[in-house]
Amino acid sequence: MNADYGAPTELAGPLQQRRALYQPRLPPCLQGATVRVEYGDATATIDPTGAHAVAQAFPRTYGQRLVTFLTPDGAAGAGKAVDERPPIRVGVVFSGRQSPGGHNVVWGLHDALKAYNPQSILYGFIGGTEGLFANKTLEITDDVLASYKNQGGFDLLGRSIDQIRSSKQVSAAMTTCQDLNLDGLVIVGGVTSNSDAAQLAETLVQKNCKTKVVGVPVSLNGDLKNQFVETTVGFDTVCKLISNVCLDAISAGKYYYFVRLMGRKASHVALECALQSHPNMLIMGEEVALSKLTLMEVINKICDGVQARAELGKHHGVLLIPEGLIESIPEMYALIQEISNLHNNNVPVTEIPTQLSPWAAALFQFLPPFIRRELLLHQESDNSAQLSQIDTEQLLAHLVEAEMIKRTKEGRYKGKKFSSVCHFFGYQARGSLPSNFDCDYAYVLGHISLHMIAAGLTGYMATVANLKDPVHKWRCAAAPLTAMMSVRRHLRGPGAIPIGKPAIHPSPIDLKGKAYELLREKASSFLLDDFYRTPGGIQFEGPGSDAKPITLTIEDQDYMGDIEMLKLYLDKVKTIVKPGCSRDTLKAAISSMISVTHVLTVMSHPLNAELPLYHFN
Ligand SMILES: O=P(O)(O)OC[C@H]1O[C@](O)(CO)[C@@H](O)[C@@H]1O
Repeated sequence: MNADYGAPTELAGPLQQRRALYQPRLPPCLQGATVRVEYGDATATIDPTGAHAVAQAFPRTYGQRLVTFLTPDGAAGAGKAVDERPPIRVGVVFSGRQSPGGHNVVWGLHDALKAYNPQSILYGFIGGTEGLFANKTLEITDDVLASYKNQGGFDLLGRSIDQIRSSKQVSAAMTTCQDLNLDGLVIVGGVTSNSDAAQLAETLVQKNCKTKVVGVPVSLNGDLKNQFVETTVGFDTVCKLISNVCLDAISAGKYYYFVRLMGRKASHVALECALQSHPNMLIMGEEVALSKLTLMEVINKICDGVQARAELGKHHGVLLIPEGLIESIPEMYALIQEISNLHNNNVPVTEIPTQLSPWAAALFQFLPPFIRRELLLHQESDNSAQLSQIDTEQLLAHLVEAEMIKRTKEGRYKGKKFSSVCHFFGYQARGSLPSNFDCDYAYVLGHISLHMIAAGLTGYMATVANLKDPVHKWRCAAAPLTAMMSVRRHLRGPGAIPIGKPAIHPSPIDLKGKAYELLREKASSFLLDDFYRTPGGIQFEGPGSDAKPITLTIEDQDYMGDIEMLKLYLDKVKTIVKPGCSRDTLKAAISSMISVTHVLTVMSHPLNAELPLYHFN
């Protein structure tokens, strides 16, 4: 056992110490020691054409019913007496990548477990899945938890490879569950970890192992999203960390900041950051893939933006990209696939460039040496490229600069020399202290996990609905992991044929969804007007402390960014229109300043009550 795990962080700074005192909120149904378990409809899968394949792969855990947790019946709402509740033995493992809030899952699980029966035991697996395979545990107690409450990182237990997949791994996990006589195993992670959790649950049922397997959606990427899961723990936190560069850019007016954000298969982090901070450009992987934009088309798009801004005398800007962008560009994807196949065939790294097809070799040679080196790195556990290690923002900045020089020489660009600074806001965001929202959400999910195990559920994920509402309105539930699965398809041939193993796949940005629609509406204003918005870093107290991801709240609520803009521009509104002016006049005045098409939403917002003189007629 590594002596450092679970050791008190004596050097904690004042903010860390204060955060450790924050008590996460619980919805009413979780405030007692027990819950009422209500069973709903049997489930199929979110992918109807893949249902048969999922049912075949998961014969014992497919089709289970949805479950909701409610306040127990009875006057006191107390549920079963403590002597009717046998102690429960649970293990918890950090399987996925670290994400702000993960520690609170353990804390919530521990508190619920001890409230259920103080004799219950919680083991944390040290070093993630490898600790699970090797049965390396740390008993989680109040003392152990003390300095990890509401703290970032996964350092309470650490993590290793996010994989419980090979038969050797599955059998090692089962042996540990049996040796520790576990009633439940809680697996904390994103799409990959929860797919593995489903497989482990199925295997344990088939082998008559009593341990129930429960998944908890923790991933900063925000791509574990479906009709049961509204968002993942950590996403809110990481999206609050980029806005300062916008103000820096506009202050000196000389740099373009190229910012790469986490998000391998989907651009949720980049989209949320854009809606939070209003950078000038956002290039999303989903858009590029849909339009099949080539690398040079992406570069030209950025250069056109730079040029349009230069015509307004602006030589600064902020551009956001997700780390997965590079894989969304068709020719880059094909190149990465070729490299991946060569890796899978154990071709030595030094020989890969010589074994590429002629067109791939040509593209590879065209790329700057640092990108070539990064593309050749060994793959992730899911066989994808190590996107966090590929400096796509530097590749874009490099090619944009070359194109701007070319345009200057050809007389097509007359602005100042293009100058860029690149950032990857990945790991630093990932290690942040979690926001209040992530602290609460994770703590609640930890509680739900215990009640799932107590109810004997296996192959389920802990879920919370109504997250956009205050905590007392959150609805606690559990959904079968198989219900979230789909099967990858061949796009060739007559009709799509399901292939491959069913899994929970990352959900891309919905290009027909409200969040994306909002971004499209604002794109030209963002590009040219520099309406940078500063949500600030994470705030634990005061006005920003309960702010939630815009992409989470947008489905049913007004877009607060516009309200804030309207507030900012109120003085200007007063110079343009007179009190009591008509609705159309006010609308035109606001439109002229904030260039939004959904001004009516702004005007019908309760903020109008704060502007009595400007109520429209
Ligand atoms: O810590 P590692 O192994 O570099 O992992 C990086 C990856 O993990 C994530 O942060 C979370 O899945 C990805 O966005 C990123 O590509």
